[in-house]
Amino acid sequence: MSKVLVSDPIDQAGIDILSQVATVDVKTGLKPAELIEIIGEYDALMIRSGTRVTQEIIEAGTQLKIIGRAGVGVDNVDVPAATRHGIVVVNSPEGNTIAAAEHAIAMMLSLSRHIPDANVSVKKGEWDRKTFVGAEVYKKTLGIVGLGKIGSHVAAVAKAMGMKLLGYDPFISTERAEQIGCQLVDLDLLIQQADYITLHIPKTPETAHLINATTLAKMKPTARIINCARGGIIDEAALAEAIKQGTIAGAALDVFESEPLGESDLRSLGKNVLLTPHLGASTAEAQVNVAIDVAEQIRDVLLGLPARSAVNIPGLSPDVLEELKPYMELAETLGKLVGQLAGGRVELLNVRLQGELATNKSQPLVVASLKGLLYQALRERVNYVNANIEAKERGIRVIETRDASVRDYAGSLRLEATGTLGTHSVTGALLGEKEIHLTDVDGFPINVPPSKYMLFTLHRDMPGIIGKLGSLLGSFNVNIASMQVGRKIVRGDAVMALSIDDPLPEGILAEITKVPGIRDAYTVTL
Ligand SMILES: NC(=O)c1ccc[n+]([C@@H]2O[C@H](COP(=O)([O-])OP(=O)(O)OC[C@H]3O[C@@H](n4cnc5c(N)ncnc54)[C@H](O)[C@@H]3O)[C@@H](O)[C@H]2O)c1
Ligand SMILES: O=C(O)CC[C@@H](O)C(=O)O
Repeated sequence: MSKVLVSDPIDQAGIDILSQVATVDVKTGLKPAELIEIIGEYDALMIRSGTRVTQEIIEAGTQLKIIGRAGVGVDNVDVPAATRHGIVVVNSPEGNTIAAAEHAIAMMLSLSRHIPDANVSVKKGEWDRKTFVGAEVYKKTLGIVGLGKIGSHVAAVAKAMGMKLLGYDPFISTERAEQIGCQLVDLDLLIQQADYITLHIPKTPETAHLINATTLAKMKPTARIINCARGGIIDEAALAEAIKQGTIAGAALDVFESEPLGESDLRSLGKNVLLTPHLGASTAEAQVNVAIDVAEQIRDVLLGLPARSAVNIPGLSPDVLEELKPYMELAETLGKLVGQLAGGRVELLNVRLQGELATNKSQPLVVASLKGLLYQALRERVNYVNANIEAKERGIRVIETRDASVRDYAGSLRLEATGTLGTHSVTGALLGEKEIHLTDVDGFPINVPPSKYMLFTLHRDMPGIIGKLGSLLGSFNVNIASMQVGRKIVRGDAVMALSIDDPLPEGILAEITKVPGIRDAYTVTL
């Protein structure tokens, strides 16, 4: 019989499901060393946010087949390490949506009406009605950062309370925002105009310290900010200072840069700061939902069936997967590339399956392309199972075409993305069995393997331009690993593809487009 370790408190409904197929041990509060010592005995590990599943734990889990996160965020699991070890990581993308949205609303109202401090005061025997005069949310502007599942529900509730809604989410369409009842604006405008700001985005390198001393300084002195998403999206030291100085009126935080929250200035800021210990998902209903959702997936995987919300392994049959694997990687890489070339909001993705890929069997490549395209927005939360639905929710239309007559390579894939900033296309193929090559960018033929950091320019093919770009990059200490120019006619338009060793420093793209002859420059991370 399989063995499952449950290392955080999980609702009994989940334990009952696991017990149908496995021996279940519930051992909560284990120290990392204790977990490392015992994890080797188990086939599955079920956690909430309390257990940090590091590479060391994964390496010690020599029998592990699946890690189940009873919740949304998998940022406490080293997903790349799990993938490398062939361990499926599953989550519950929707089980606690309502709980988290309601917690954000509760935080906003509690902060406005000083309910927590007023309660403590009455319980101490006081009757102080002056200190706790509050503010109404009716007719106030709520700025929602992130209009995904939780942000959309917050919008619906806030609208019913008579609030005006502004939304910032570079990855959803204007139509989707209209459906939610939000006016889509840029972050700066939202920050300047909102009376309340609520965050519902993942923590990624782009969103780390999105709210910092500079953004806080632009907010209204009466503004209040709520974070029930992830710690580290707000710079906590800058926030504490902004509240002390009266730059903004208050903050309500459920999540922190480091949890449990240690020494912090935020603790001493009185009734204008509310702090809860990561309670967003802590409702009886959400805990039942996520426990059942994840336990069912663990049970299925232990029985050899696919998981429905795997964040790292496609839910495809092993045979098809084996055959398509190198092309799936190609599709994902091209999706990431074309999404970044097209810029923020993509509205249409045209996927053309060419040569031997022009068959029905290649359909998963469309999903893999979408997964790559959505990676910027969703990181490891987009997977082969949810990529289609996530694209639909963002208003991205997908057109799939097949052209068996294209025979430059055995099989090749062309993606064309149209967004609010224009249209871009990329084509790629495999050299040998599995070496990915980019064979065309925006209609210009090239032949380069993709690398982690790349720079593309659209320029006029003329003497000296390569040298000038090389010197400019050199002056910013950017090391070029390889470079290739693609052109259709001599001294016409051309594309340059450069692999660079490190990410491009801030501000350099603008300098590149000042080089005479260079019309556009794009930097991508693959
Ligand atoms: N406090 C809790 O207990 C609790 C409970 C559940 C979820 N969460 C957290 O809440 C957050 C939102 O969860 P969700 O289920 O709504 O996720 P979701 O994927 O449905 O929505 C996230 C949205 O953020 C957008 N986004 C991504 N990067 C962005 C950026 N740089 N700027 C603006 N928008 C960006 C995406 O386009 C997407 O629409 C996650 O961080 C999740 O981990 C916290
Ligand atoms: O497990 C919890 O209580 C928190 C879950 C929440 O942060 C999530 O991302 O789903």
